[in-house]
Amino acid sequence: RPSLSLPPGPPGRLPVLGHLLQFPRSYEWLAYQHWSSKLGESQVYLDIIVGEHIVVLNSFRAAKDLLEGRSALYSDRPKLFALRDILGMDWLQGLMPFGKMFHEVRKAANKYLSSTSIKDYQQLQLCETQKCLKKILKQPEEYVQHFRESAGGAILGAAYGIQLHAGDRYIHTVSVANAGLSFGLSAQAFIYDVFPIVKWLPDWLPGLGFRKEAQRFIGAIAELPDLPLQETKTAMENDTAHHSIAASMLGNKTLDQNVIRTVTGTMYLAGTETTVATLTNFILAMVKYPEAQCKAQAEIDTVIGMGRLPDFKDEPSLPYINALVKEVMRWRIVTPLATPHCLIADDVYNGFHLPKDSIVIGNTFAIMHDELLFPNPDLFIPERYLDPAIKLPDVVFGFGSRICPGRYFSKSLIWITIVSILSTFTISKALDEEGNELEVSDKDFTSGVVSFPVPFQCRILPRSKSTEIVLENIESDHD
Ligand code: HEM
Repeated sequence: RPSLSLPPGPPGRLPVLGHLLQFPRSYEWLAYQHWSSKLGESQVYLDIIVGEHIVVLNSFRAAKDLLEGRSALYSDRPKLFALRDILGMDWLQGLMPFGKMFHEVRKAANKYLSSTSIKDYQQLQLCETQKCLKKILKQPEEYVQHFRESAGGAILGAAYGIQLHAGDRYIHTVSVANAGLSFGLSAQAFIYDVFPIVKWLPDWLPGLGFRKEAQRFIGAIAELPDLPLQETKTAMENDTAHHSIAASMLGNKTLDQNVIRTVTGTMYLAGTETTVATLTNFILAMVKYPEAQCKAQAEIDTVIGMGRLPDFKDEPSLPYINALVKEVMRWRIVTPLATPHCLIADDVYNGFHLPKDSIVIGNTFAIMHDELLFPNPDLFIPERYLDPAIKLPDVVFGFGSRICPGRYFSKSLIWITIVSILSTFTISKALDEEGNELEVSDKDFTSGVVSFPVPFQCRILPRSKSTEIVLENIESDHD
């Protein structure tokens, strides 16, 4: 095996520093995609200082063969000292090493978030969505905040049976903790894994301000898995608890408390911002592609009509909407690098040696923007999902044993939000003071674990007087 070469990497590797100077500080997925096409190889290899190996898989074939086909070898997570030990995120399921505790957690998450179990929470998703419609009617320019409250409400409701109210501390906590997650995965944090000696050096040394800056996030990260869980426990003691995943798990005496804390806390952290970013991308797509919006609304008008709001039972009759939702998730994938995996033992693939302990990244952006699979990948074309005979790859939710266990919950929430908005509102470009349409860019995105479009303006107006009446009528139901 040592005689086999490593996969190719970008030029300019230095003897001791390796590819440290080439290591992208932001928008890594674009750099990896670029190198892969330049090198003519789907796997790109980087080594950063001796001993830190990174292998990026940029094609569906390689990701499927390794992260799924050899899942038992490729499902560990990297050390990520800064995140686990400094920021205190060791309780997060997504960071857990591939061991006994992980298997217990994963089994429980798969059970309580299965396609069947999540049906218990679809009524809650519907209520949160309809509350969101009402808020959009009143304050359309605040749509991102409304999405944050409805996604947070649906997730906190399902995870803990907690009813979220506007301005609640929980919404702030999850935003700060998510910012902490991105900070803990930044190049500044990576230094602790690359140079373990840094752990023992004083913080005042230049470039070592990480611990100090981390203080901003530590409180939110610490309270996130415990505060809402305690609220459920208290409600159970007082006999006032609603049906929820936490309540069901607490009722199962065979489950370890740490498993319950991890499953529910991770749902809350992993589910909120990803959902908000996806729904924001949907609004952007509708501003940029009015013809897709017209087709979707024509389908809703034929199948559902204007007299009522959509429901989950409409899903099988709405093929264009279903294709549009898939295209929203592909077009501007919100987790462009999924979450890094880690290789448990030396391996060989396509004639290359892949070293043990390599960080293995599935470049979900590059895969879902592969021109051969998705022609004109930067364009929003729901029709590519309309032919049931063509099975397109789907890696939006990651890979193998670490695939997102929240995908059924998430798809259901995103679907009902998108179809409900399309049935009641028309989304278009904002106007300036003279009434001219303001152009919006669909090329500007934030970097980080979850990628958002940069804030943009738009107009969201009720489709007709009769839809306004439908919205007014639902007003009292969900307050
Ligand atoms: C648009 C919404 C979402 C997207 C795009 C998304 C995407 C992902 C991705 C790419 C991963 C990493 C997979 C890998 O390592 O290969 C992941 C992990 C995870 N997600 Fe999601 N997710 C979303 C929503 C949710 C929701 C709503 C929940 C919970 C209800 C959730 C719970 C989790 C958990 C627990 C993990 C860690 C899995 C593990 O390491 O075993 N996610 N998600």
